Amino acid sequence: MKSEQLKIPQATAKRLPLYYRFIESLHAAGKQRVSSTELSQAVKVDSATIRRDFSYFGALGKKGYGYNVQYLLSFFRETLDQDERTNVILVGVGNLGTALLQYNFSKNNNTVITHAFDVDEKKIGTKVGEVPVYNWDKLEEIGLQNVSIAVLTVPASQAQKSADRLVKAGIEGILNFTPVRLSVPAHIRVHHIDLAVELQALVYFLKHYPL
Ligand SMILES: NC(=O)c1ccc[n+]([C@@H]2O[C@H](COP(=O)([O-])OP(=O)(O)OC[C@H]3O[C@@H](n4cnc5c(N)ncnc54)[C@H](O)[C@@H]3O)[C@@H](O)[C@H]2O)c1
Repeated sequence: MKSEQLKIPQATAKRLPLYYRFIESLHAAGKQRVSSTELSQAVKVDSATIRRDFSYFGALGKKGYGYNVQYLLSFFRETLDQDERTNVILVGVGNLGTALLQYNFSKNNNTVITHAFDVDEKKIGTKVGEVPVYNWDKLEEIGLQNVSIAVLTVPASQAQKSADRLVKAGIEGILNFTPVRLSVPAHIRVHHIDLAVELQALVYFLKHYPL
């Protein structure tokens, strides 16, 4: 994502893929313009936030007209590097890893899982969907050309040492599905997806902030 270069707030950067997905569907449906209210209802972000987010990229919308869908689409595609393919690896082809490999990410964007790794002899050498499973012990031998992101779906007990090895191999970003809070050098970005925490948060919000 080029948002670092644009110096936009991280919260805005995180919403960009959400906007992009919706704008892409509008474009596919032949829609030519969209208002911030329509956008707001679709992506469930209030329209003032949308206008502020968009203002970081310059005046993209016109009062009473809304936003030009084609313009937004090319703008987001470029900002999110959608014209460039991003190669990703996945480590740990168990229940969760298999489900992620079977989900076709590239249908919606240009992110492709090219390699999967595991230690289980029964899985090494097989394919899940289109993705070949390699021997994790051979990571360095196989090498990671043009790969900067890893999805981590190993058991918790293996998480930290797997992350250490990924960092040594040159990975810059880890999408961590394990419950472990990873320690990594400052230049490595970790995004943590903890379903238990998300569920707990939802329970809390339902109780304390009823809609
Ligand atoms: N299954 C879920 O719904 C779920 C949901 C949220 C989070 N998680 C977390 O995701 C992780 C994986 O969960 P799961 O249910 O898929 O587990 P799993 O036991 O089914 O799969 C783990 C896989 O990792 C492999 N593995 C073990 N050590 C490895 C290593 N050092 N290097 C590479 N591969 C290795 C195993 O052979 C296995 O294939 C866990 O940390 C779990 O807490 C799972």
